[in-house]
Parts: sequence; C-alpha cells; structure tokens
Amino acid sequence: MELGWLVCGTAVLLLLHVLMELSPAVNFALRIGFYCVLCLVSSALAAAACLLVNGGRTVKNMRIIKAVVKTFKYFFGLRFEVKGLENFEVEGPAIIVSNHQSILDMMGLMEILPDNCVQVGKKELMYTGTVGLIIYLGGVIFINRKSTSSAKMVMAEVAKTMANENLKVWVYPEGTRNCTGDLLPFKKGAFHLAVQAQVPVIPVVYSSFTTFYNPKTKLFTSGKIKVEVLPPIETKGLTSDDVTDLTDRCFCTMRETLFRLSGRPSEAKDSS
Ligand SMILES: CCCCCCCCCCCCCCCC(=O)SCCNC(=O)CCNC(=O)[C@H](O)C(C)(C)COP(=O)(O)OP(=O)(O)OC[C@H]1O[C@@H](n2cnc3c(N)ncnc32)[C@H](O)[C@@H]1OP(=O)(O)O
Ligand SMILES: CCCCCCCC/C=C\CCCCCCCC(=O)OC[C@@H](O)COP(=O)(O)O
Repeated sequence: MELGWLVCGTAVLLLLHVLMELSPAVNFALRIGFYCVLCLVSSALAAAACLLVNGGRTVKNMRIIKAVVKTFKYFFGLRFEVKGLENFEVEGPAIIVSNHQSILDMMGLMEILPDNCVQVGKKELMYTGTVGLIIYLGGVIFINRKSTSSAKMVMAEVAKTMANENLKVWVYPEGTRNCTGDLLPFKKGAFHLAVQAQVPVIPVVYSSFTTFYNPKTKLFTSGKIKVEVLPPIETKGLTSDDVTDLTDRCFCTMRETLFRLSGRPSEAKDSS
C-alpha cells in the first residue's frame, strides 16, 4: 500500500518535471501557482503567530512577516545583492519609494525592510484570503486608487501619524506593477506625503527582472536581483508647489539607477 503511494508520488513528480522542462508555460504556471500557495499557507501560519505574539494589527508584526518571507527566495533560486542599507538610518520617519515589477516584489521588499515600516497598498489586497489578513495585521495602509480624494484623505492622516509613531512608509509610486524594464511615470501621492510630513524620501531601486521573469513570454527561472538604497532626499522647507519637481528628481535618479543596475547604461544617458 505504502509502496504504491510512493510509486504514484514519484511518477507525478517525474511527470511534472518533464512537463516543466518541455513547456515554459507549464513551468511558469507551476512556479507562480507554488508561489501563491506558499504565500497563502505561510500567511495563515504567520497570522496565527502575529496574533499570539502581538495580539492584533500592528507594525511590529512586520518582523514576523519579514522573517517568513525572507526564506521564500530559496524555493525559487533568487539571490539579492544589496547596497546602501546605511541610507535607511535616518533619524525619525521617512517615505521609501521603490519600483514595482511583480507580485514577486514582496521577497525583495522583505529582504531589506527596515523596522517600523508599513506599505501603502491597494484596498483590493484585503480580499486575498489569508494574504489579505496578514497584510492587514502588518499594518499596511489601504487606499482606493479609483478615488483620488479618498486616497488623499488617507495619505493626509498618515502624514499626521507618521511623526507620532515614528513610522516609515513604503510607497510604490508607479501605482501598479510594471515588468518592462523601465519605470512608469510616477504618481504624486508619496511626494505630497513626504512634503506634508516634512520627512526625507529614500529611493530604493531593484534591477530589472526581465532576464529571469517575464509573464508575457512565460519566463520564470532562477536569477540575481541587484538592490540599491539611494541617499535620502530632504524635503525640509519644501511646500506643495515643490512636489512636481521633487517627483521628477526622484524619477530621474531612480530611472538612471534602474538602467545602471540592469546593465543598460546607454539608455540612462538617453533619458537625461
Ligand atoms: C507571510 C507571507 C506573506 C505574504 C505576502 C505579504 C506581503 C506583505 C507586504 C504587503 C505589501 C503591499 C504592497 C502593495 C503594493 C500596491 O498595492 S501598489 C498600488 C497601490 N499604491 C499606490 O497606488 C501608491 C501610489 N499612488 C499614489 O500615490 C497616487 O498619487 C494616489 C494617492 C493613489 C492618487 O492617485 P491618482 O489620482 O491616480 O494620482 P496622481 O496623478 O498622483 O494625483 C492626481 C492629482 O492629485 C494630487 N495629489 C495626489 N496625492 C495627493 C496628496 N496626498 N495630497 C494632495 N494632492 C495630491 C496630485 O498632485 C495630482 O494633481 P496635479 O499635480 O496633477 O495637479
Ligand atoms: C478567498 C479569496 C482567495 C483569493 C486568493 C488570492 C491568491 C493570492 C495569493 C497569493 C498572492 C501573493 C501576493 C503577495 C502580495 C502581492 C502584493 C502585490 O504585488 O499587489 C499588486 C499591487 O501592488 C498592484 O496591483 P496591480 O498591478 O495594479 O494589479
């Protein structure tokens, strides 16, 4: 009986292995499917740990989430090469902005997440089962992207609480995932928030995933991701009139860094 199960299990694994070798689409679907299952199951376990240790929704839960997510990279053969972590060591709150390529970004986020840092996320993430629960417990700030006025109201509240709670806030200024190897134009919410709270903006850039991950061509292999935390950009004394300039400055610096990290130096020159 037990031998039967063993033979069946081995046969299924072999079949999956052959299918993955033969078809990139099957390989992609299985790896992404595994990632989703891993997120859902780990979220359920981490949620229980968060509730037991910290009792409810608090940024302290991010330490638990980070410890769990940092193990995911080994399942997918991903390596992170991080530079500039010392740039997170600003006194008090800050806004962190980074490029957003894929749902896989959570691994890169948790690889370097500083203490006391929450992310801004779309409200739809609340309805992703246990993943929604763990994101809620971690203190993620939910915004409605379809309503600028309500998103602005939430962000204005955050500007007030950041100082009291010594929070760092992580925003993806592209506002959506973008895996083209370039940046989308930046939304301005993060920069309004930084100016309202008079706190620095710390840009973080992840190199392009396109060499190992591309949903269009169903590519998903192992790979290396270079990460650079750039020096903080001060906002003391800036007003809402300076937000567009601040956004543009940050965009140019991050785009240049993205091309450099991804081995596309000539395009960095074109963009200037
Ligand atoms: C254990 C296992 C775990 C498994 C797993 C765990 C994972 C645990 C980590 C989870 C992590 C989640 C990560 C989620 C990641 C996303 O969900 S990304 C998507 C959601 N995030 C965002 O969208 C953030 C970026 N978006 C913004 O900041 C946008 O500006 C806003 C606030 C949404 C507004 O959107 P919009 O209206 O489309 O944007 P925009 O063109 O910038 O603004 C329109 C006008 O309003 C003005 N404006 C904008 N914001 C403001 C403001 N705050 N004040 C005054 N004026 C403003 C602008 O200046 C502009 O006016 P003009 O200058 O053109 O005159
Ligand atoms: C009972 C409901 C069950 C629902 C099951 C949903 C399964 C989802 C399971 C695992 C997914 C892991 C996701 C990790 C967190 C990803 C956060 C993220 O990257 O969100 C995307 C968002 O930034 C931008 O969204 P769009 O590019 O605008 O779209």
